[in-house]
Amino acid sequence: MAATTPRTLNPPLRNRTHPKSSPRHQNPITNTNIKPLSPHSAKHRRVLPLVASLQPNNGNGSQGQNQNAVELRRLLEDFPYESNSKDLNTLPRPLTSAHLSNVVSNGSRLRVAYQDDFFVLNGLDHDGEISGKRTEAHYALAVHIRALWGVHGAYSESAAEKAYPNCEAVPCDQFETAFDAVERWLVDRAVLPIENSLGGSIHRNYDLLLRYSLHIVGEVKLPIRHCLLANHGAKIEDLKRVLSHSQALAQCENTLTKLGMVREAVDDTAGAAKFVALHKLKDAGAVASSDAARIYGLDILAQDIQDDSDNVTRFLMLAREPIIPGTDRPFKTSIVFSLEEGPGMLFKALAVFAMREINLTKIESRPLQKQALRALDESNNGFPKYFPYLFYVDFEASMADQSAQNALGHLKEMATFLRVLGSYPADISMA
Ligand SMILES: O=C(O)C(=O)C[C@]1(C(=O)O)C=C[C@@H](O)C=C1
Repeated sequence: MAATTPRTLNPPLRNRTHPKSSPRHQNPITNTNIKPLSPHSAKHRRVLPLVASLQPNNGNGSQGQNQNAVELRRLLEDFPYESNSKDLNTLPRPLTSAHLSNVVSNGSRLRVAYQDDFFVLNGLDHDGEISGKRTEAHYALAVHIRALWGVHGAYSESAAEKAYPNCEAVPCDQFETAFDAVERWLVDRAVLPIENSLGGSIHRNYDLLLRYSLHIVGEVKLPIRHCLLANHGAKIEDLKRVLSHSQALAQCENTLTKLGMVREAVDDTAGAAKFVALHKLKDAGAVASSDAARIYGLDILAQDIQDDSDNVTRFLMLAREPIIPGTDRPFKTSIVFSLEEGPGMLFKALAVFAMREINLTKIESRPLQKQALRALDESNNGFPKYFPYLFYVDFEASMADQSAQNALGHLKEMATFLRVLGSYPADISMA
């Protein structure tokens, strides 16, 4: 069986170091720092509504708002994530934690973050081949490649656009960056994968749901149809290895095993396609979408290579504020709780739903992370300091339903910790 080479999703160069500063503590930035945007650039088109609202004389008159506006304008100069320009000063790159200063998004289009990591490679030699051990220099090179080309065409981007048509989709280098971006008002929403019908749960996002105080305001299900991509002229038999997101590789396990290809896990499918194209690799392919093939000029050698044709990823829509739960359409509610140790505790906890005929659609147990524990301690909410497992449950009811409220009231009597992550309209498009 071909081997999978796991790679880290967390490059050490991008540690989360952003103190919670307020705009008034930031050095003022003058208008002379602001370079005009070319009216023809893609960036200009994408950010026009935002920039228009940032003009110093737009009538709002408030110094604080102007300062925020200038700060946001500076950010856009530093952070041309939507540019298609080849100009080195306006190269597209994803949002990283370093961009997350405390600025307010006051653009008219909804800004939606999704994870679209620059790929972290084990190593790059001078020909751009992946090899050897990862070093700081390799990271720097990977960052540079990312900065040069930017990455679009990830499934998460399609999900963000499905969830919020006409939104301004903002790529973020890690899941956590997307959570941070919403929390710090840099974007309005995040759309992140939570589970896949073949690969199972995206555990990292379960953990982040607890660590951050964002609310689930919706879900969107996206059919995932993987293709095997390669450069022009390369045939399937030429390919020795294949690059992709670990979830995507797992979803194509049978096909890739049959083909005997070595799997190389990178941080997103589109990044894999871009890497193969950029380095004109002849012996390596990428598992990615047909959109990625079009964007990066790769050939599609095989279509629908996932192990099951019904391959669906469920994404969560996250916001700073919860939505008001309704009863006018099918709603789902997501909760997380912990229990005392003891026989039958989980059985009793889940019985609160069964006895009210409330259907559970998902249950996930996660060992408690130290960071989550810290978050709970910081909020000083009196929850017990040690408990081994957290249970994440989705059920088919709205928090506006009396039965759901009764069930949660009942659960609270036996839970050592309980939080409602969100009550939101169910995506029944693929039911
Ligand atoms: O790499 C991408 O294109 C992603 O959007 C990530 C991701 C995931 O995290 O599961 C999203 C959907 C697919 O299941 C495969 C990969």
